[in-house]
Amino acid sequence: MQKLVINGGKKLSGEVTIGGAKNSTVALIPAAILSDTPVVLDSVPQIRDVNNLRSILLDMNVTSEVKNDVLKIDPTKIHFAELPSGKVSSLRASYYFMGAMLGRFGKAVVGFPGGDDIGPRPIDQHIKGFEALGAHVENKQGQIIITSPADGLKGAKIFLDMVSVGATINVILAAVKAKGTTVIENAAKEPEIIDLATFLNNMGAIIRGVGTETIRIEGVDQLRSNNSHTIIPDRIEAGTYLSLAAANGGDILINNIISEHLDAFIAKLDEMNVNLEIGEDSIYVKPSPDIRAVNIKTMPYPGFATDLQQPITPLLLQAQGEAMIIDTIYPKRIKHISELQKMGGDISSENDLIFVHGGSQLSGATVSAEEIRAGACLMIAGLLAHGTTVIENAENILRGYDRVVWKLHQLQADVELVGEDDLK
Ligand SMILES: CC(=O)N[C@H]1[C@@H](OP(=O)(O)OP(=O)(O)OC[C@H]2O[C@@H](n3ccc(=O)[nH]c3=O)[C@H](O)[C@@H]2O)O[C@H](CO)[C@@H](O)[C@@H]1O
Ligand SMILES: C=C(OP(=O)(O)O)C(=O)O
Repeated sequence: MQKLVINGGKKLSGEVTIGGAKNSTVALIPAAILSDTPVVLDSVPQIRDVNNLRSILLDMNVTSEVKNDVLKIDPTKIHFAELPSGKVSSLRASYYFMGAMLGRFGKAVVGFPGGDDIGPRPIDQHIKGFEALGAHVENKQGQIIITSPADGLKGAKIFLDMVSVGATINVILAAVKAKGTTVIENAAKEPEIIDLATFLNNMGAIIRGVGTETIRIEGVDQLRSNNSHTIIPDRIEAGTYLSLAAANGGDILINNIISEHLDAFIAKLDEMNVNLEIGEDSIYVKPSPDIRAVNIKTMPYPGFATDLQQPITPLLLQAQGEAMIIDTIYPKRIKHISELQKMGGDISSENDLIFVHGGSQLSGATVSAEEIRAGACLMIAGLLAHGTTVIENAENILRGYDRVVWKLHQLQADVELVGEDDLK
């Protein structure tokens, strides 16, 4: 187990640069197998999810090499492989191999995906989408076996029952080489979906309407990559550092931000009285002595992101007044609460509502990062707390936070990663 040891309570200052978006990258890597030529991605974050996806690619004889933040993927010698549980269960996004393999081979055998334990995460809408395109889907003891008809997948109209990032992306991946037109209604609008469509369109795909609730895809026979694709900045990593900077009260400049992707989050920071100077692609967080509590309701994009409700919590613990949080996407995303209580945080939950009472002084404790954003929340809390905080299961933070220890050192934080990496 890896542990993040934090000696907190220090004023931080300096600059931090945000990496490429985890949730784009983990879709772009599976999407690369749809290409008939090698693919180059840049601004790739150094995170565990990328390592795990590269290892899954190797099972299909798809080689990849990484240098700094450039990842080259060569799918030209790809062969079909079943992807049973194991590696696949190490992350959520392995489910994108369902759509991508279906597009490439007309067949996919993929174990049930893993990812963060944030309450039930069904994939019925993904399956409904594959079936609408004509595929046969079978669940054999946790293995999802998906087969195209002999004459291939055919475009169809799919109305998603709920707005789902994963289902929208998986249907795009399966439909991009299907025959005819696919229309996804009630599609998710996240910037990472636009990033994926940009990548595929640059390789010859015809995907229109991304960023709106109706996406149209005209199937094509071939995808070929001609240029490298630069991944958009991670808006969740940016929100995490914004929350840290505002709560810590130092002088912190955060670079490589598309602030429009954070509109709902920044609106809440404004409401809280956080002092921000928003530049073209950076945000400077100035000391903000008078933070007020606000209520938060998470919603699909462009609403307040569920992935930021835990990272903003330590800031709410510093505010004056009481805040209420409703996570409409993942109401059971509360694994941070018991741990914050160990640190003296006045926070509780009842009937899927989270209550945060501001003004408590946090103190260091041994806590556990049960999932990525709970871990990010505890990391910020540890940096604010007096004394030493030990965050166990820090691997969950490393799943999605690019070179986090190095970045915190850039801000003069006293943090250290200890222990063996034994989580796959
Ligand atoms: C790798 C990735 O991009 N992960 C993100 C993605 O996860 P993920 O794509 O798994 O999340 P979805 O957008 O699909 O989930 C939204 C809601 O729909 C429900 N649902 C989803 C699919 C389905 O077939 N059936 C169903 O009921 C989910 O349980 C959830 O309540 O979006 C989430 C919501 O913004 C983020 O927290 C995750 O960081
Ligand atoms: C829930 C998340 O990730 P995943 O979907 O990969 O589990 C997240 O990034 O907050």
